[in-house]
Amino acid sequence: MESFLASRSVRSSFAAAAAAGSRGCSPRPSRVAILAGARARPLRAGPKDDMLNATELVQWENGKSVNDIAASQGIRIRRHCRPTASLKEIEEELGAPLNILEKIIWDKEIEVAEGLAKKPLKELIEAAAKSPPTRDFYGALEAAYKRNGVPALIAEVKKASPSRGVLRENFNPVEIANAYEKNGAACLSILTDEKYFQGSFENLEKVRASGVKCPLLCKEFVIDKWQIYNARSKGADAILLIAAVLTDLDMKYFLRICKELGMTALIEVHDEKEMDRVLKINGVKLIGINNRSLETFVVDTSNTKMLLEKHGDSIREKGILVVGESGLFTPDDVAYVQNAGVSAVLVGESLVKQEDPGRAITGLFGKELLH
Ligand SMILES: O=P(O)(O)OC[C@@H](O)[C@@H](O)c1c[nH]c2ccccc12
Repeated sequence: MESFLASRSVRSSFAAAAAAGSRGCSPRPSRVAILAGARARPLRAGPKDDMLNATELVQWENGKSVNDIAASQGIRIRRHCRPTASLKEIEEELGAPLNILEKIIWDKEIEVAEGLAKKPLKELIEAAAKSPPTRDFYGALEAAYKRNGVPALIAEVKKASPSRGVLRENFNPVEIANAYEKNGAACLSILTDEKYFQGSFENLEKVRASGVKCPLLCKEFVIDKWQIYNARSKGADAILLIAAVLTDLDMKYFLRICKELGMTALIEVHDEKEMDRVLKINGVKLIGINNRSLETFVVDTSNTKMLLEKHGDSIREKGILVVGESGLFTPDDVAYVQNAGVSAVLVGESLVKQEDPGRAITGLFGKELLH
């Protein structure tokens, strides 16, 4: 990994992120916020000026807080950037979280800071370098679509969700993953968020170690590069990046890290504004259209159709593969999103809720999928 750290592209991506004021929260963003007169103000005295880091200095110079930068791109989810403050203190500043996604992200900021304190980035970079090479997530989807003539399946190992509660009481991630693979899933998605989805990185590791050959997507709420290295070190081949949460610069930066690690990024969009932003970013190969709003939980499969009617041409021109996500239960649902233009589907609930999640695949597609 030394060569990775030393490589010019990585060093320059770190520099680029700092220079452009990336939203990766600095340790003391509240200091910047007060300087910029922004929404988030400090709870306690900040460091001396000469201790400000590069990101903070640029933000100070630009007069913008991390939330101002995000809002200027149409992002509604705010960061509190204060991992050591109590929820009460955070809410005194920002009010209650506006929706469930914002709540998840506020918790994630604290979780990532705690993770970083336990396992420094350098350690994870080294661990990621030592893990077995990645499997080709994009290639597996492309090949399965060609082979079967129906959208390739990313089958999700999902115990629970904030909108649906517990989906499966007797939850054995390795058994489910094996059943999915045996029944023709092209790739697997492993939820790792513990608090809201009852997932874990342990599940990801266990599935990877179980002999499953499918490429694995780490289904996380990524807000920091630390999480990407963590995912890779635990065997992930792909990672989810959610456009509703990440600024353009964050997405570009994280895409670059994925490329260096040989990982595929699945970039998730839900509305037109997000689709517009993502289509302007170079190097995007895989876009997921989520039929479920992570802010309201409303599921509407016509969302996929509407977005592809408007943007299908430019997506095809760029050779981007589209994944239809969430709320798919029947062969008609799959045919509907296929006709809209997706080449893959991401399915959790309708498979995991059934007694035999492997056999449920045949029910979902109306036919057997071949490997
Ligand atoms: O269980 P469903 O409705 O088949 O959905 C699966 C998947 O699309 C959903 O879990 C999902 C899509 N995007 C996400 C982002 C975070 C957490 C979960 C998700």
